[in-house]
Amino acid sequence: MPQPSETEIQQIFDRIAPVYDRFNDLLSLGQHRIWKNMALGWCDPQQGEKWLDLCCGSGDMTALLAKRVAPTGQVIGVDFSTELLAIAADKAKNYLPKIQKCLTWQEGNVLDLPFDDNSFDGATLAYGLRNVSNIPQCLAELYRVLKKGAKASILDFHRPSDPLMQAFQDFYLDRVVVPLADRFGMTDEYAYIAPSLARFPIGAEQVKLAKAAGFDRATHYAIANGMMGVLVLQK
Ligand SMILES: C/C(=C\Cc1cc(O)c2ccccc2c1O)CCC[C@H](C)CCC[C@H](C)CCCC(C)C
Ligand SMILES: C[S@@+](CC[C@H](N)C(=O)[O-])C[C@H]1O[C@@H](n2cnc3c(N)ncnc32)[C@H](O)[C@@H]1O
Repeated sequence: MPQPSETEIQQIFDRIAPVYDRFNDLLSLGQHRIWKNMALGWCDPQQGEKWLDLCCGSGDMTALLAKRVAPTGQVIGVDFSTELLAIAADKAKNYLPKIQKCLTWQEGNVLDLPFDDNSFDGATLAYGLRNVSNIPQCLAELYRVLKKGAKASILDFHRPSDPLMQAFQDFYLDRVVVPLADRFGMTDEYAYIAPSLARFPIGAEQVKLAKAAGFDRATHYAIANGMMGVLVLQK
């Protein structure tokens, strides 16, 4: 399956927006929330800081960041899916006022960020790097907008090195995830995950790409028995 265009990616996420959060909770048995908190632990946002959540989608990670930097900090969530951003903004209406006032939602392309150089104390990118059309350009933009010494955590799927776990991941994606999506008319959208994962650089390759983008430090942590991974960067 060829890599989808940016427009096709945008359309995939606009289409799955109504079921996205529920499917993530159901299909990961709620584990994705643990994985997101692990990613945050490695970049350690502090109260009062200004953070960026790239490919924020429905705003899960954005909200976690806001809880860390509140009440004086700021978090900007950027995504080009209008539908997922609308869900993020709607969910935020239920957050505490001190969290809400830290949050800004911005429609945009993470390959061409509307921010000055050296603007942010840190950044997150959860399940987005595998979906952008140009990984080196995404890492270059991330590097550009971070302040010197700033950290970033990039959470995404990962291909396990263990053949048994590979087989389990293939089985789960093909025989659990896609059939459930099929029942909601989202077969193609969820069938996209497996080929996107097959194309995705493994941890060591992600480290090389991050160093090439200019990051001083880059470490990849495999989690969830190698089925997920967190790339931790420092500028
Ligand atoms: C939050 C998660 C995935 C986000 C996500 C990322 C994408 O690139 C997509 C592309 C197209 C459609 C949807 C998504 C998407 O939701 C991770 C959890 C959800 C996963 C779909 C579930 C897969 C989990 C692991 C392969 C196996 C988990 C084993 C289980 C804990 C027993
Ligand atoms: C799987 S979702 C992740 C959402 C959220 N970070 C989370 O953890 O649930 C991937 C997101 O990346 C966004 N995306 C992909 N390429 C993008 C780009 N070039 N610019 C902005 N957003 C992009 C999609 O619109 C989608 O919302």
